[in-house]
Amino acid sequence: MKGEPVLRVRDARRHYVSGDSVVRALDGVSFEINPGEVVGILGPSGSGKSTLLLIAGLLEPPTAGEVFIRDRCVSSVGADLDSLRDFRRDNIGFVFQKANLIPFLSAVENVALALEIDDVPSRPARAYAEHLLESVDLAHRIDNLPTRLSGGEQQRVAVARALANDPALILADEPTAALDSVRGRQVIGLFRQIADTRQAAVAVVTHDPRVLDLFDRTIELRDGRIVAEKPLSADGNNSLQNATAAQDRSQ
Ligand SMILES: Nc1ncnc2c1ncn2[C@@H]1O[C@H](COP(=O)(O)OP(=O)(O)OP(=O)(O)O)[C@@H](O)[C@H]1O
Repeated sequence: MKGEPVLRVRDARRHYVSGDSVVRALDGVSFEINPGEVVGILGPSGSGKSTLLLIAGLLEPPTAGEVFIRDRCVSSVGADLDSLRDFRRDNIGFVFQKANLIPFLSAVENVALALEIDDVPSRPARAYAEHLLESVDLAHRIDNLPTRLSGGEQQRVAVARALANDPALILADEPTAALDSVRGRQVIGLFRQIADTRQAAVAVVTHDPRVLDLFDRTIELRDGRIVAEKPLSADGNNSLQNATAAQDRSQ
């Protein structure tokens, strides 16, 4: 089911001045993500993927262009992003390469904290945090400290934490980079499930060829521009997977 786009980025540019030169980290990028879609953002190192997530996540303003969330223009040149802190917390969930859990809090306390920061009283916060951890198959680990969880389990706690405020948009920067193939696919599978059940829009920056078949679409960046945008082909593959397979065969 498709509705209004959750995220719409229009002609976004982000230029950094460094001495006499200008780095065009993003150089005119436009795309949309619809409810229920999981989109992979690909591209070589330095192509602008993380910059795009920072701009879409309202953590940096663009040098030019606009970001719309559910048809509201929320960021453009010179936007006061500090004033969007509550909007960001209510609408966007972030997941990074490292889970960044608070080490002295248990899994359930880490997730509940995200709700308590939003003024949910501690008892219902804990109950909902338990529910979220159950939904990522961690019911048996809720009282464990992060050091007693595997890397994949920690990342699933981070996903549960990102879901705490029921965000319409989830942005993930290389969430599977530190995981083995099975756990990496589980994490993207979880995004897939969240997109299906909550109609969330999900963007995942990745270099990981093992998870590409789980995306509805991929956007490939190079030098700050979109150079390819692909739905998956009928055989479930896309060109990067094919290229990786060809490389594997030649070794
Ligand atoms: N704060 C900054 N100041 C100056 N240049 C920056 C800044 N942030 C990013 N850049 C430059 O912008 C370009 C895009 O960087 P970005 O981190 O978005 O790339 P990326 O595709 O995420 O790379 P990687 O895959 O290595 O993480 C790079 O040339 C980078 O050096």
